[in-house]
Amino acid sequence: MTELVNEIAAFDGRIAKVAGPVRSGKTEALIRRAAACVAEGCAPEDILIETSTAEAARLARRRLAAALEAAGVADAKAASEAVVIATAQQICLAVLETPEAREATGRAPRVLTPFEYNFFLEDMKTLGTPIRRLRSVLNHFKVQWCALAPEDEWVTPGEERETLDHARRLLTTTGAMLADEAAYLCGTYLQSDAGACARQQFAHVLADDFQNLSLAQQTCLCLLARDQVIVAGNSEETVACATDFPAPEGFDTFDTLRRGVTTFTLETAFGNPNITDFCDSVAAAGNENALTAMTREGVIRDIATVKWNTPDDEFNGVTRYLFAVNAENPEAPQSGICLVAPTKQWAHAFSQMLVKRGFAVSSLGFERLTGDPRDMSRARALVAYTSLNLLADPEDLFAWRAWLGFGNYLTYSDGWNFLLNWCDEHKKGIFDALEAASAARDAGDAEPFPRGERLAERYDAGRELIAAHSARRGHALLAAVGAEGLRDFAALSARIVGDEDAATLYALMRETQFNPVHEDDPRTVRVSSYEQMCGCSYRAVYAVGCVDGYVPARDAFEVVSTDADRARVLEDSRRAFVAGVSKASDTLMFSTFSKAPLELAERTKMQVSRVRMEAGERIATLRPTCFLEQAGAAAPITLGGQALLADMGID
Ligand SMILES: Nc1ncnc2c1ncn2[C@@H]1O[C@H](COP(=O)(O)OP(=O)(O)OP(=O)(O)O)[C@@H](O)[C@H]1O
Repeated sequence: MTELVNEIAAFDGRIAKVAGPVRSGKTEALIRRAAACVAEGCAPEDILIETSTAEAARLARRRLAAALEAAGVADAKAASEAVVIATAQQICLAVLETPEAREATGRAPRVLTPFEYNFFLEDMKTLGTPIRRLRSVLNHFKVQWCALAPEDEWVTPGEERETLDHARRLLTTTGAMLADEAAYLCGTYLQSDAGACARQQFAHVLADDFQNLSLAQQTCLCLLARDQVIVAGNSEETVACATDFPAPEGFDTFDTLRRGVTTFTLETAFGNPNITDFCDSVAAAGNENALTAMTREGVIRDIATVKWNTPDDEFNGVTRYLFAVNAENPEAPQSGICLVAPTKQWAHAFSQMLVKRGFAVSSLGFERLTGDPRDMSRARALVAYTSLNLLADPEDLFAWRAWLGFGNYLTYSDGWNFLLNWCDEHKKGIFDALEAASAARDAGDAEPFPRGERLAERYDAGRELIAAHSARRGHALLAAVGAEGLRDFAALSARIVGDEDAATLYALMRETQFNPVHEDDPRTVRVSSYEQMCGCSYRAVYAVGCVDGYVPARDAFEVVSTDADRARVLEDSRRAFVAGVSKASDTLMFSTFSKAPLELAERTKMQVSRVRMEAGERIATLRPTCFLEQAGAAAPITLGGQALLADMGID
């Protein structure tokens, strides 16, 4: 085994694929290859390591520093910092950011956050297409972009063409970009004559978890390599953490579609053999061809499923248990413990309970700002974010687009459309239109375009906001934009020293939306989504809320959808589950509960197997995650929650 890793580390051919089951050292092999390149004299900045998430990049950099040291590289820390380690999306955006690419694409790589996307969607509705149809056409575009399919080959004249043109107009006029466009634009640019100078930027491109990338992202990475590309992955570990449209087939066929690919298959899984056996068995239950380990190396320990009565019992019980475990071994870093949660609600409930028990918590995967921009009382975090955006960059046209729309049931998409038409007619820019509307409002004149007065009112309020608060900093600034006390801003508020200006605070907030990472503090227990487990490794993983409907998602059971849809959801959930829980090297515990109030179960999409009355309340009966029993002989042992607590001396 070690021999094979050494072989990969020394591989000097042009193109290789590293396959292997969970925990077989795929990442390790890439890290060792990067270290060997530096040791052989390659400039660290000439090496690109691609990871699926920003957190995986952070951890890879740490592992690389250790590997460089082991390889005898003089200033290992500095070298590890100089190697480019980033997500595919970050890499594509960096390419698109260059003046040459901006010129060639005519686009600015300012990606919309998910909540900003809602404004875009409202503006798309002005076309009059029924919303379901519009969503389906936009989804079609995203699929094609992610497949890097040339637009002229797939856009049909009529509705599709019109929709695409309108989308482009909305985005280009505001200097904005959709997340799924980035790899498409980057790939198209890199393949064009104009992009020749941007191709082959790196001597070595080492792409980890290649199965998680879209075809467009996969292609971009290959185009960036000069001397060598090595991709590592396993399609049974596919998670939608780098794109909404991962293309595991791009990994599976990597060696058959190209000539001269050297394939390495790792066969030893590291860590508690019961854990890797469980993961391999669940993967094999979904796909008989799944890669499984030939040998397993590590200390054997039982893995268990703990059953509680209700969600409250689970929140209480698991956290009390963790408290007792921690008390037994207070020296062990708490960052080695991770609770993987199926939903934001579960993550919050556990985070709160852990804090109550005296733990510090770092949560990852649930930071996406949500709310309803049309309803001010439900848009406070969104307004605060956009206010910071405007203060940081008063020229950001998409921030203005959002700002103007808050609190209106159509987010003033009608007014925005009139404004854009006015710009076209007068050959003027958006600020000219807003200034004209504002001047007319001041003078009591007729609006230059319908809804102009409403937009001018919002525009003036935005100008006032900028004038009033642009000199503020730190907490005073957060208070001024209404962010102080909001849960979505709590982590930022706790982190800042207090003298940060708007640009700094906005950049931090934006980074949390696009490239979130865990706190670099060994004393914080981790709470994570399944997606954010990618690239991580923990001593102990507690998979909480393990009921059908959460894991796998309820759509896997939905009777109204087709068999194929159900199967697709089931298999997507299986891969995310396998990839997530496999990150435990030592201890793995599943936590489940047998009943919940029907209202909670329905609202949060648990799969209800029966409903019965208990003390006048309707109670849903629930089942543990179906994946547990699918593991067959490798399934965990089952314990009652009370028995678990009693074992630890907790009554
Ligand atoms: N040759 C080795 N000897 C001992 N331990 C190893 C070796 N290679 C990897 N490991 C350990 O095994 C674990 C898994 O390694 P790594 O993350 O590189 O595997 P992976 O195949 O990329 O995992 P994943 O399936 O999570 O993507 C890590 O804890 C790592 O330190």
